[in-house]
Amino acid sequence: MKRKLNEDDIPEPVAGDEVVTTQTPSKPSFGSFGLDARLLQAVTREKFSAPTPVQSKTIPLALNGQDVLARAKTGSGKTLAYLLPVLHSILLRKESKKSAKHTSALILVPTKELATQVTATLQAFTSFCSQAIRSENITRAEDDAVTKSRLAEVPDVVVATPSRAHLWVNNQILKLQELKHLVIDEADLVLSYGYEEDLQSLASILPSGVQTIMMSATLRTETSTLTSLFCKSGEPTILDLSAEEAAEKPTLSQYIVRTAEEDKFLLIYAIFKLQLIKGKVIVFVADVDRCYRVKLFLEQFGIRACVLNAELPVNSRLHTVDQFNKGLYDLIIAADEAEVVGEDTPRRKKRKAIPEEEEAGEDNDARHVEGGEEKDEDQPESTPVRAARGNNKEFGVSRGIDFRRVSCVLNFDLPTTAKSYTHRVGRTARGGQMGMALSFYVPKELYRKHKPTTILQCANDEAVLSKIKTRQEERGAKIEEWTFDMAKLEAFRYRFTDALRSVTRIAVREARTRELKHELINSEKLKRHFEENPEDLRHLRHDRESHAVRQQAHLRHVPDYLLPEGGKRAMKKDVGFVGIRKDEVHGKGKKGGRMGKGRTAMRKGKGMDPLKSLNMRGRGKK
Ligand SMILES: Nc1ncnc2c1ncn2[C@@H]1O[C@H](COP(=O)(O)OP(=O)(O)OP(=O)(O)O)[C@@H](O)[C@H]1O
Repeated sequence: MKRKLNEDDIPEPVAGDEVVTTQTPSKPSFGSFGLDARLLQAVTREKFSAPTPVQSKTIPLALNGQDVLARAKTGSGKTLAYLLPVLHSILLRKESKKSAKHTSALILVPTKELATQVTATLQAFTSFCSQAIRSENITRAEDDAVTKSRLAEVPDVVVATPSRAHLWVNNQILKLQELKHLVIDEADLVLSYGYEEDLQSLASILPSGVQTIMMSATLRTETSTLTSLFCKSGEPTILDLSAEEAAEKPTLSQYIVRTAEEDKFLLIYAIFKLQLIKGKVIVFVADVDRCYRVKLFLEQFGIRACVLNAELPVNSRLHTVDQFNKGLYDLIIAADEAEVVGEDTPRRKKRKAIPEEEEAGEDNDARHVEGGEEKDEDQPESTPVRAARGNNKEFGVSRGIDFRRVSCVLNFDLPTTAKSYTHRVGRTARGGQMGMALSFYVPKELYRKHKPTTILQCANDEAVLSKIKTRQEERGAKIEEWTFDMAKLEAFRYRFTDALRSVTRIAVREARTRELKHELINSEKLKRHFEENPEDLRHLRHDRESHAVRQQAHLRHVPDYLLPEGGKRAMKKDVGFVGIRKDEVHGKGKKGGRMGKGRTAMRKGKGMDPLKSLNMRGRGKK
């Protein structure tokens, strides 16, 4: 076995391991792997002309039966890197012997969203061999009797979270005696979600000789735990794609803005109302309340958004992501606190409050909360831990979800770890497309200066940011300051203050309750009705206005007298144009054509300038 270790945090090779060089002389093609023709047909239909680096490295090793542990950047095509060899091996076995039906591959993922996505990819790539390979997702929100009957059919591939897999193995409905492949996607998160007990139980019943493939963009110290649990036949081949990735032309531009707490709202208002960023945007916020605060604030300016958070029913969440990917919405406000907090697990309950210095910015799995459960009258209004409690632990939007053609990830609230940042910004610039990440951070001296908008999470923004910068530099990426002349926005301040004042705590609570109620009804409807009438799904929207605050018609309109001389055009130029230059990023220069053709360019899967392409459908038109 060969291996190359580039990063100091990956375990040292043990004697007997060979080293795989991750530098390839020539680029392989999908055809060169010797994959089953039916799989190649699906690859051709998807118009994937060449394998990505992680696919080029993983597929041959996995076809060779080796255990593989791969770390490659977000959006680099890891799903296919493990699916294609696993599917090929199943097809090969089926051809050679007509044995009894059995489940031969188990794919473990941390969230229901990811399970749905992986299953969809599986189905797309087995569409030319659907008679030969059956797959089932057992994380669906359905009656146990339905899952049981689906498992009774003995699918070849089962997609599950560890807890669901464990449950059905325990019930002796899911039988893994003949398992040949185990895949753990987002492997580090699967561990940090507190699934260890499930994983240990699963590991103990796996037959010998199971091939294990583990993937993540941020595998670090978890590798040894996972390896000792699942790679019983010896050390896996560890693939680290960092060298190739650093040498690639960057597709993600990263910017930060230093801002006061309340000015985040002024900035986001300007960004959307003046269309400083165009295209589809995901705004990440600290917690569920914050989702509704930002939504209600933007709504007053006629800017509509969907929300995604752990308390919404899974059917609605999946539907929102699906519609967003189909281009029905341009703006999602997401809270991904479950990514790092999740439910209280036994392991977490044992955790003590962590000293600030120790926790800030580290890739720990618990979110920093000043003083833990401290109760203080002057306390900022919500803490992520409280907000997440009782939420669905199998939720996550920043991990693995293939949001399509996202122009920009806007970290309205900076995440609390460098790892979380990596995954959040990884929702853009996927599959070779261009993207931008813009992050607001609150410096110490501006923290807790505006009570209505303050949140605990920002206490350590600077420390976290410094960690984020280090991690990004390690990957050869750079984060630049976004030079934004706040003075130019002063004319807007009174309107934004007015709007912000209307978003009271009661309004937020009301909007949250109302949305939850609405989405629960939606979810039930979705479950019962839409299975039979899939067409009707198109009419169900998730970006309704919540009407939890008094609507002020005048706020929706930006009068010209508020704009600097030259109107919006000047605003974009003078105030805060994010400098993604076509010639640099797209390598096209003027010959590349007008970016106004963004939709077409994107449909063709080409790079795009988030600031210049796409119209602002559904977003704050005057
Ligand atoms: N060879 C390829 N050529 C072009 N596009 C590809 C190729 N392989 C995968 N893709 C596309 O790239 C996108 C990202 O793929 P995928 O979701 O597998 O990434 P990932 O590495 O698992 O990301 P994450 O770390 O965020 O989970 C998908 O839309 C997928 O269809």
